[in-house]
Amino acid sequence: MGGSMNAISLRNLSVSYGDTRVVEDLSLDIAESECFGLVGESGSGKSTVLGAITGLVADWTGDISLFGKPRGKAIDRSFAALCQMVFQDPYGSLHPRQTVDAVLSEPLAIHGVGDADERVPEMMAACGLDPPFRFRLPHQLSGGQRQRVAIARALMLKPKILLLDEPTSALDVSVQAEILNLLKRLRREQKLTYILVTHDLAVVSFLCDRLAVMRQGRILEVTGVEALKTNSMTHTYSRELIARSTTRVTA
Ligand SMILES: Nc1ncnc2c1ncn2[C@@H]1O[C@H](COP(=O)(O)OP(=O)(O)OP(=O)(O)O)[C@@H](O)[C@H]1O
Repeated sequence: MGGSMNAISLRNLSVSYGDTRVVEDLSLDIAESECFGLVGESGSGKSTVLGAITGLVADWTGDISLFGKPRGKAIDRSFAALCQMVFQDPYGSLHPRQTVDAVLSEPLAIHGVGDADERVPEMMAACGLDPPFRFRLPHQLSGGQRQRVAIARALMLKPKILLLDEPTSALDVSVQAEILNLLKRLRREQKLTYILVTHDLAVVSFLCDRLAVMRQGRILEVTGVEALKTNSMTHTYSRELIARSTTRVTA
């Protein structure tokens, strides 16, 4: 790998809420253009890792570097332009009185990027939203369309990294596949690096190159996605996690 730069590098990351440490001495390198899955049972600290990277969770120690640049405690604008997050519930993350146009224009206005008239339709098209949706409100959209809007919003500043926290878990099964295909295509077209947090191992199998199994705030093992597909992970705990997964992992 000599010379190639990691998109995301975490070194000895520990994160606490008050007196409770929930992520413990975690180190991880994620290559540019890689899709990396974080799996583990509820409460193992997956979302907290994403929160520390994006600055939603403030109390962390260690080192968080993006493309070789260590991030300070405060999130600055250049960081926001580089790394964005997509959440599970697009309804909760969209303002009920903001049209799609307003939602997508906002990041441009905040960052002083002036070409909204061009960029909004362009990103809507890239995310599979037809032009008439531009002036609709969130409640006038389906769940899948809302998640497309949330993904388009995250991409407005042309970030290089997308952190995806259960991006399809709130959606109907029939819509999940559409959004997964969209994420796969966008990753290729926009050369994005993903960290994907999910309970759904079939999603990891579909999208990810590698994954880490987390347990009680630590990484138990990191493997290629083949080990997930062939159920040949090293630790018994990981194999049991796969066995308990409600959805079937298909190759
Ligand atoms: N804002 C918070 N304040 C206090 N404790 C929190 C907060 N958010 C999460 N925790 C605790 O931190 C631990 C890790 O939570 P986290 O959400 O990161 O786990 P997770 O693996 O993402 O779980 P899930 O799959 O259920 O989302 C849990 O014990 C949780 O209760």
